[in-house]
Amino acid sequence: MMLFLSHQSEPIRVLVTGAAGQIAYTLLYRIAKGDVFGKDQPIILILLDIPPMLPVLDGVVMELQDCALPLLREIIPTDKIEVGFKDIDAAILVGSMPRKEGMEKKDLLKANVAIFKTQGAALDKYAKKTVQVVVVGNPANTNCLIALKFAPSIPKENFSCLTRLDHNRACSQVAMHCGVSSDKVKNVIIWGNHYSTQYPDVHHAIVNTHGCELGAYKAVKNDAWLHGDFILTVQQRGAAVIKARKLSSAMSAANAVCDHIKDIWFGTKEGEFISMGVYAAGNSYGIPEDLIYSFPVQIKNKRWKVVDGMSTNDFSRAKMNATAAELMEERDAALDFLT
Ligand SMILES: NC(=O)c1ccc[n+]([C@@H]2O[C@H](COP(=O)([O-])OP(=O)(O)OC[C@H]3O[C@@H](n4cnc5c(N)ncnc54)[C@H](O)[C@@H]3O)[C@@H](O)[C@H]2O)c1
Ligand SMILES: O=C(O)CC[C@H](O)C(=O)O
Repeated sequence: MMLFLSHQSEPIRVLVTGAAGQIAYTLLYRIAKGDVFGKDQPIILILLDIPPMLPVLDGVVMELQDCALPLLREIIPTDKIEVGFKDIDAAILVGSMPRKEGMEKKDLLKANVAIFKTQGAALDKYAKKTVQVVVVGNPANTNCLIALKFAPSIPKENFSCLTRLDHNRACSQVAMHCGVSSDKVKNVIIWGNHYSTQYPDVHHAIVNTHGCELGAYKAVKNDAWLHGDFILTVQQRGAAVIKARKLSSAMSAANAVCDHIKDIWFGTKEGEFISMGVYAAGNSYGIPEDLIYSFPVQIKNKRWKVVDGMSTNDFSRAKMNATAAELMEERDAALDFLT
């Protein structure tokens, strides 16, 4: 349905899957309001969900209309893949089952991986070849790898998965520990999986305290915490939120999706890097190549580059390898499920 006419630049087509779900509820508003693709970029929002959720999607459409957002040119609710993926510029793949308390990771993999095979094939067939694909649905790294494998005509560099939530969690934990605001912490790294073997690493992070830039270890002054509870807290934060809310994180996840895509669209700040799950081929850290692995990346002109040359000690190497091993296991299990 058409909303407004204007003389700004051409609208871009943005697909959000799982559009009737809880992450999308926050995310769609942020996108439509201009927080992600810019305040001058008109948007056509395509909302894909499964047939039983169409009545809920109607409600989401009504609410988006009622926000009266000038950048939002058209809203297309659909349960049809060929409509959802047609000529899209960005695909934000959220739609999948979230883990509930007591549910094993393997159950989630089995439930969700087939969705990403279908959607990879749909990207290949219907999307623009320049489409940027961001996978949020869990297990995000492996789902992203599967989507990439089933979309051979789209460059592998156009695929990424969300580890920005973990990155933001790490920044925030360090900031709270140092008594500074979270924007004073930069260059933390999440290595590997979005799941609990991920390695939040602050060996190269910088904290700005009272106008003075210090390495995180110097600023925190508590190596035992940085090697222990800090890592555990970030690794297990998703599970802690599920335990407390009885629902998977949504507000913080949507916020992280916005940060992630905004950095793809507009680039990372000079001298800073962020974490995202990307195809590991050609990495300089000895991580097996056929994985979507979270690295420190810098982005320019919508192209990410893994930041090379970060020194890694034995402590870090062991954790980087452990999370790679988990990802290889997940990949092999996913491929088994699909055959
Ligand atoms: N990577 C991250 O940092 C991160 C953080 C939080 C949550 N997540 C994951 O995001 C996913 C969504 O979470 P949520 O809380 O929004 O879940 P939700 O259950 O509230 O919403 C999921 C939506 O996806 C829809 N869906 C299911 N199959 C679909 C398909 N084939 N096509 C389109 N839509 C489909 C469902 O009908 C539902 O509306 C989960 O897998 C969750 O674990 C990832
Ligand atoms: O299922 C989980 O444990 C993680 C849920 C979500 O991805 C998060 O990080 O909040």
